[in-house]
Amino acid sequence: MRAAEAAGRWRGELGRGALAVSVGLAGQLSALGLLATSAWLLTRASLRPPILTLSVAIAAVRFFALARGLGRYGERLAGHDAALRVLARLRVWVYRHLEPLVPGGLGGVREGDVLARVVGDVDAVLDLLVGVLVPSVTGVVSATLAVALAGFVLPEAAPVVAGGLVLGGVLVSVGTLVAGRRVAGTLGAARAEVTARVVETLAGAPDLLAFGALDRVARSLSDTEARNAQALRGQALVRGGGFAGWALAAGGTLVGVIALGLGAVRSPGGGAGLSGVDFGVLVFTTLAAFDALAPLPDAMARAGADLGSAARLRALAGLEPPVHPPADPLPLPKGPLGVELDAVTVRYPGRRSPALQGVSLVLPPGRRLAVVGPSGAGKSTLALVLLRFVEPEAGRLVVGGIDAARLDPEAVRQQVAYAPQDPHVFQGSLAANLRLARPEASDEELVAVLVSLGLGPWFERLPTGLASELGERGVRVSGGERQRLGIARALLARRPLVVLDEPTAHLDHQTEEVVRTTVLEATRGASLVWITHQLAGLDAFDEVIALEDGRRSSDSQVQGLAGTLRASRH
Ligand SMILES: Nc1ncnc2c1ncn2[C@@H]1O[C@H](COP(=O)(O)OP(=O)(O)OP(=O)(O)O)[C@@H](O)[C@H]1O
Repeated sequence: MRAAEAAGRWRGELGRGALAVSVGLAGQLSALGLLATSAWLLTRASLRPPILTLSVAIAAVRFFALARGLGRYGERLAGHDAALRVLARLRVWVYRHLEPLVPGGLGGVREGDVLARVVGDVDAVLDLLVGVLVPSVTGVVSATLAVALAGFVLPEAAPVVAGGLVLGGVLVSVGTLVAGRRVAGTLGAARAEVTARVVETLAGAPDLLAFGALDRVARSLSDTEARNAQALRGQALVRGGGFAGWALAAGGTLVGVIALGLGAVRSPGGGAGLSGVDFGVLVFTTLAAFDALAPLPDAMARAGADLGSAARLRALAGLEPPVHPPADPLPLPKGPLGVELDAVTVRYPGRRSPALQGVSLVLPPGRRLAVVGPSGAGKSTLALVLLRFVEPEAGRLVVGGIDAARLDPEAVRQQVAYAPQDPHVFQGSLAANLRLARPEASDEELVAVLVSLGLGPWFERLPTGLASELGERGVRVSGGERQRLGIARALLARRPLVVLDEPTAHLDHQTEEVVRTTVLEATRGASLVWITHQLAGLDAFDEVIALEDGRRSSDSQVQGLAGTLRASRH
């Protein structure tokens, strides 16, 4: 049933793949026909017969030459068309598997490694289709036909050609596949390591430069690169070995066939005698058979690496997302949403102590809550629980009176406007960056929210206002500006629960006050969770809770903790 469903979903691609194989086969058979008819034509022409007796063969040579070219071109066209469609779907498939992992840190896979998988491994799977599967099918079919043709010309030659093909085509291919698989593991790991290190080095270049550590990192990068080069040499050896095996088998078989053929030609008269023309056809047919299988050893050496890539992609898809949607989610109730944490404990994978331990809190609709606590106390983890980015190990999150485990996590997220500690500025215009939160927001609304967050003077200085490009190739944005762009998105989203993680960490006192007042005003009617280290202005909130070592401090301790935080600030 599942196979039938999959076949239905991939019908277009399967059809194109079948077309590629058929056209490729037509090309290969034309190549075989071309060699056989050329051989016949050459040997026959050497006997100087009347030209008219050659005209059909001349036309056939022209036809096969044209058909071979067209067949090969068609195979590439249809094969790549099918493969590029598969590629696009495969990248989306990989991305869909990555998406739920992101908040939990990609399941421990490094960013550069993920990049290598999304780009390199997906391309390798494409090679498996275009460079391995199609030539293997067309090669095996046309080589079999070549054997049949050789057997038709001289029956004793058929087992020799078949044996040579099995040796040079099949056994050598199996050998290169096995050896290729072995080096593929090292190669894939080395390549992923190089990409991961380059990504990390580029991201951390300012720190590395500042501490004069760039040389050391560059040296270790070149060690990694050396391991990569060694693995590449291993792969080249396998490919070269495969080609040598094929060439030896082809040469040996050709010598055997020539010897057999010469013996048959020399035999005196009778039905068993081979004419010179047949002998030529036999030799060229043998060449054609090996020509058809020529791409196989190299393709199989690559297949080893390609299968490794496919396995890495499967492993990525097999990573468990931190939060699973329920099989039959309940709908979220309409109207204002209350949120509750009931003795929630969260432990990150590989961590012994929990990041949150038995934390309870009640957030009725419209409540303004400030969460304070020292670094590492679990404040950001609390925000991730509210966003359904992490699953509590014990306890539960209740949204609108329903256990969140019974709700679609995406539906819960739709209710939350979130500004992380370090919001990302995407490559694109300022307007596009803000409209991520609400695509239909008008230009006036975008400008108003920027001004309300104290970004008016910054906006005035931009070269082309809302159309100004931000990100790597555009206007550079400072830490405080980026943070306020994140808050602007959260305000524009107009959702019933607003969660802001350290919204004023990069801001001076005066701007901090402007931002706090704006947020409190703009989110009136919504519930607000304001996570902070800073204690100024907390009296504007309905409730202040403190976290320490993942636990919620008792209300009497909150005052004490406030004193500690205040002292640590001065
Ligand atoms: N993805 C993660 N994997 C493993 N441990 C994590 C992860 N994220 C956070 N932690 C750990 O969980 C604990 C709580 O982290 P959290 O980010 O929630 O603290 P915080 O109070 O927000 O700190 P800060 O004020 O410095 O941002 C810390 O010990 C942290 O190292």
